[in-house]
Amino acid sequence: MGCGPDNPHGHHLQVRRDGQDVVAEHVFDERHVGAPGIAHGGAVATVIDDLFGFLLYGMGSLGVTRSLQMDYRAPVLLGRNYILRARLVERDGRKMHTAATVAHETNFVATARAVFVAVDLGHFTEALSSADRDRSSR
Ligand SMILES: CCCCCCCC(=O)SCCNC(=O)CCNC(=O)[C@H](O)C(C)(C)COP(=O)(O)OP(=O)(O)OC[C@H]1O[C@@H](n2cnc3c(N)ncnc32)[C@H](O)[C@@H]1OP(=O)(O)O
Repeated sequence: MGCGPDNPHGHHLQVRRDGQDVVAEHVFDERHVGAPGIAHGGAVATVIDDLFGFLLYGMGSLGVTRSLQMDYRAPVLLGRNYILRARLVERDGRKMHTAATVAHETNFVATARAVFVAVDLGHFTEALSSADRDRSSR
């Protein structure tokens, strides 16, 4: 949904490192519409969540979102270029506290905070096995 190339409904986010931060440019389009002309808040949260995922890759950590708090300060408009930036605020054992901004020029239209929890590979392989079992029992 966030960055993979194969999902036609995905955001195809392309992320680069900038020092300790990760940064992406993004334009929301009609697939992400909420109110007319405005990106759906869930679509904005999706790209921020994914951006945090890239931050964790850069740290060499496997982690998942435990909590994501969005603050929508102004409408995020379709067709407009936004700069998304994320950083690690603090690591506290398994918990990684992260923060992000969505900006157009010098205006911050949204900010976010999240708590990611480090997991091992089993978190993903067990979920995949359960989903496979559910599919084959249908
Ligand atoms: C390929 C591209 C991928 C991009 C991915 C983008 C990110 C995603 O979408 S991830 C998918 C969405 N997230 C999930 O599916 C996660 C589902 N949740 C889980 O599996 C579990 O709750 C999991 C693994 C996060 C934590 O489970 P568990 O190990 O039992 O955690 P638990 O002990 O309750 O909490 C862990 C720590 O977080 C703390 N914590 C829990 N909730 C919060 C919170 N809201 N705020 C702050 N701290 C919190 C707990 O106090 C605990 O702290 P400590 O270790 O100091 O005691």
